[in-house]
Amino acid sequence: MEEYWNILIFLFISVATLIVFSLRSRRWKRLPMPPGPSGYPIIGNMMTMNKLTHRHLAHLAQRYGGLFHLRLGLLNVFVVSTPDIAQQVLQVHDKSFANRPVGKAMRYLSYDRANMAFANYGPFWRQMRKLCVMRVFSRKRTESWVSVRDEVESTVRSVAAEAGQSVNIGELVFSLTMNITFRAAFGTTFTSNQDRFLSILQEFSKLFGSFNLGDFFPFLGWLDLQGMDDRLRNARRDLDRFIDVIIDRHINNPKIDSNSNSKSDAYELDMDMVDDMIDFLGESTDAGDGDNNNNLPGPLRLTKNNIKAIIMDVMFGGTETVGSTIEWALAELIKNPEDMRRVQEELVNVVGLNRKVNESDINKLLFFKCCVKETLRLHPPIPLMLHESTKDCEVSGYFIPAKSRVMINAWAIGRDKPAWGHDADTFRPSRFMVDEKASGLDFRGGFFQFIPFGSGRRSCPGMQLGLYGLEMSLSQLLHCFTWNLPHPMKPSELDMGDVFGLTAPRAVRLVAVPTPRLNCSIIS
Ligand code: HEM
Repeated sequence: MEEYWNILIFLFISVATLIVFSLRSRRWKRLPMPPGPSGYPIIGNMMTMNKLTHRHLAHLAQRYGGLFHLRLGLLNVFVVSTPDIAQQVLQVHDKSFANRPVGKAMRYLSYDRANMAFANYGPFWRQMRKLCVMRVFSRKRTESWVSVRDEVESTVRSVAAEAGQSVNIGELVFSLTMNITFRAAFGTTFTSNQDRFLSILQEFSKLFGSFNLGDFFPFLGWLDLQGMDDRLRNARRDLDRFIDVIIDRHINNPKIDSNSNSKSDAYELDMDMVDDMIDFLGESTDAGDGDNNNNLPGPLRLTKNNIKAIIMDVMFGGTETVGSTIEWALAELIKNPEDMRRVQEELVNVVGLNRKVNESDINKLLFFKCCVKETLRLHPPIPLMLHESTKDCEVSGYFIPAKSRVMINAWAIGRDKPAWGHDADTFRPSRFMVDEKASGLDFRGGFFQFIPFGSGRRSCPGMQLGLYGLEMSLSQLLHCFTWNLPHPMKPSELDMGDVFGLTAPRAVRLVAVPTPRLNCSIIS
């Protein structure tokens, strides 16, 4: 009986696929599709799906070029691996590639795209982005920046307490960045519930990465062959239970100065991201932009679902990205003792050994800044940026149909030999000081060989906050301690492999032994 059903499903998929492709192919005759590895009938390249990491895609690009094509079921996937094609997609045709592809899990867990990261490009997304850039992630919102400074201080104290012993840097910095984002989002009152929230995030992360047949054969979307529906419902219910309480407490205890009935400076200091967003709570065009709710008549009004979904953007966008960069930077510097010596010497010259690093020191730490750039070039925390074409489009003489998935391989682009030279795979921070091609590059996305924060409309809105957390944490860890590998490991033996998921952290956590190096007390 089961066999009978399998055959029936297979026949159904085959016929539907052939119909869809024969209808589409009429339009495709005008321009060629980019080259790519050949696949099987109907399923295309789905058999190699578990291999589609940034590394394997970079390898395929060497054979098929800077723009190549894969087919996963009914889904067309285009992979961009060179700076010039990235410029075509993110600048020349940016509007045509400004959507995000969203599978079943992402759609459901984001309350039907009620967030910014998955919203389709349009008025709803524009207003959300404005709100986040101007207020929620803004430089003016003091609590986020205070939370960075406080949490870095407390991490330095805990490292000092373990001086001379092996410290798991991966775990240390993940909990540092988690604390920073958690506190910036919810304020100080809720910190005791962090473990519960962490397990909710972990389940979300697993569901985002899980395979769902309906994402590749949309007409099979109603089938729940993998039994995903229950897990999705439970995960979102857990998040609702957790954040609804926090939002309600914020609504019932607004941070208003009771004397003046308005927000005083002191109260502003204490404002967290939820406080910022509840100002916009109201009867609204419900939550998500879905696929069609994209014509907002008036100013932005948010629902609780929008607030929850944006908080998840912050948690996913701002925690592992910053944490993995700190860990990679320390690993690269430990592996390259000459660069470590130079960056620590600069810290001595600019800051001195009698105090810790201040915010105002950072811009004077020129070589340190090159180390940050070089780390983000070699290890972009989001190695594959996912976009979706909004309409049929031509790129470099090839046809890209509407609703195609476009992956921009920032990892491959950061190691592109024509752009970075023969030592593109080598950690050499000084290239950002001395090399003609690299010395003027910044993070803003105008140089397509260097796009760790993306470029154009969908580029990272949390860049300032992310860089602040990254630079403050890394500079303090480098200034306050010397770092050695546990005996008898040599720097040359350090494993530099990564794993692929939503981000690309180290495959093996970095473990190192700190020794305090300041003349003053670190504990103060
Ligand atoms: C080292 C730190 C970070 C890096 C390298 C980074 C990188 C990126 C990249 C590459 C993208 C996608 C760009 C594209 O698809 O074209 C992105 C999007 C995004 N990032 Fe970041 N990010 C960082 C920190 C943060 C922080 C701290 C936040 C929040 C406070 C954040 C929030 C977001 C959001 C919401 C989006 C989606 C924007 C949209 O779709 O319109 N990121 N980030």
